[in-house]
Amino acid sequence: MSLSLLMDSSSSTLLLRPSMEPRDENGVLFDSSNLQKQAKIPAEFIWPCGDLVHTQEELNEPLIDLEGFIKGDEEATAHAVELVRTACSNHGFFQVTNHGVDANLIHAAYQEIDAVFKLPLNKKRSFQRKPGGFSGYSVAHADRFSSKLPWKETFSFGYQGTNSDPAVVHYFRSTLGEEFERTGWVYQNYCEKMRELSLVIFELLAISLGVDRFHYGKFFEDGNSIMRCNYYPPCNNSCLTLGTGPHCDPTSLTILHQDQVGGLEVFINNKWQAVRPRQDALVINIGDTFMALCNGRYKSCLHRAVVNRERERRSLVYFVCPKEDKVVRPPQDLVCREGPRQYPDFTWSDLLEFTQNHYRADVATLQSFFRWLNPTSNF
Ligand SMILES: C=C1C[C@]23C[C@H]1CC[C@H]2[C@]1(C)CCC[C@@](C)(C(=O)O)[C@H]1[C@@H]3C(=O)O
Ligand SMILES: O=C(O)CCC(=O)C(=O)O
Ligand SMILES: [Fe+2]
Repeated sequence: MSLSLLMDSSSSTLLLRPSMEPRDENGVLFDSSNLQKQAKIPAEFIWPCGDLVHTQEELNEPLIDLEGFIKGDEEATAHAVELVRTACSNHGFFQVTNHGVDANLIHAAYQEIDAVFKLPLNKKRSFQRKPGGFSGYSVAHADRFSSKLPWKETFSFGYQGTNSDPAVVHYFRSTLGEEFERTGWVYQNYCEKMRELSLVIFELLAISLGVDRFHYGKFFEDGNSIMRCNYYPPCNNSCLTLGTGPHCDPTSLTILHQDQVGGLEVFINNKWQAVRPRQDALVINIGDTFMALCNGRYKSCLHRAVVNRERERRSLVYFVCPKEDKVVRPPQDLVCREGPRQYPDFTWSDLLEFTQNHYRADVATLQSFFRWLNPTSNF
């Protein structure tokens, strides 16, 4: 196997060799449609046994109806706040319904991105992720890692929030071609809805933490978030590989929609538990950066995505991130009440740089990041 890649499997250190490209044993660039046809998957996709433990259990995360809170109903707000507080103190995962994102928009987002993943490999390679960047197409992250490759294709791009300039539309037009203008508009609208929803969730989080209800909304208002579309092909050896390996999101807040196939699992109480797919719900989880912003009160929890033999799976993931150079630190009143500080100050730009160039996000991203940032500090 002459995969020309890139990750030292003994540690999580990336060995980036940007000029090299992912190839199979015939020297052909990785093409997931070919991989699907093979009886045996290449060794680079095989994960250690410990990561492959199968589960039948379902997570009993709360399903929070946002309608009453959005309308300003006091009783509904108190109920939603309580559910958020309990879920986030324990594991950081919950689902929301009546979230204000139109089901037709979610449907359109899947349809439009299917067309992107179905493009010929050569075309997809023309908008492949550039070394060190996060936007663009990636197949198995094979340009970044040499082992434990994820069984997925991804397409990611940034979203900077409300300005009159539809930057997502420009991104699609300029990277994929004019014929993808409509796809660009669907994702422009999708991201705008995600941004609006993130403000609702930040308000709930703030109330539940007893800080000014607009504190986090203000912190993230000029943020640069990341939209990622995941396509997980069926896999003949699905019990040997993973679609997305075990990790905590290094980002702040994740808003995820998974299709009806299912595959998202969370590690809670020492076991993997499946998050049941619900067409009408969005999965919300706390990321490492928000955990730092609330001084560790709320948890960023280990999760993964499994694949299966029969069915392709898709998920749409919106990662809320602050503006790059903003200092990530918890509000003073929270620290005064519940101190001491659990984490040092940092910027999202440093953590993003760490995860894109030096470290493959996993369960220990934050601790490893602090050591990298300041080797002498004992945080
Ligand atoms: C900042 C990010 C890095 C990853 C994309 C976003 C948020 C989640 C991270 C990721 C999904 C965690 C698992 C490993 C990873 C490499 C992946 O499988 O995609 C991570 C993303 C990445 O570095 O591209
Ligand atoms: O596809 C999924 O369900 C999970 C993906 C995920 O955890 C991620 O992209 O960070
Ligand atoms: Fe994740």
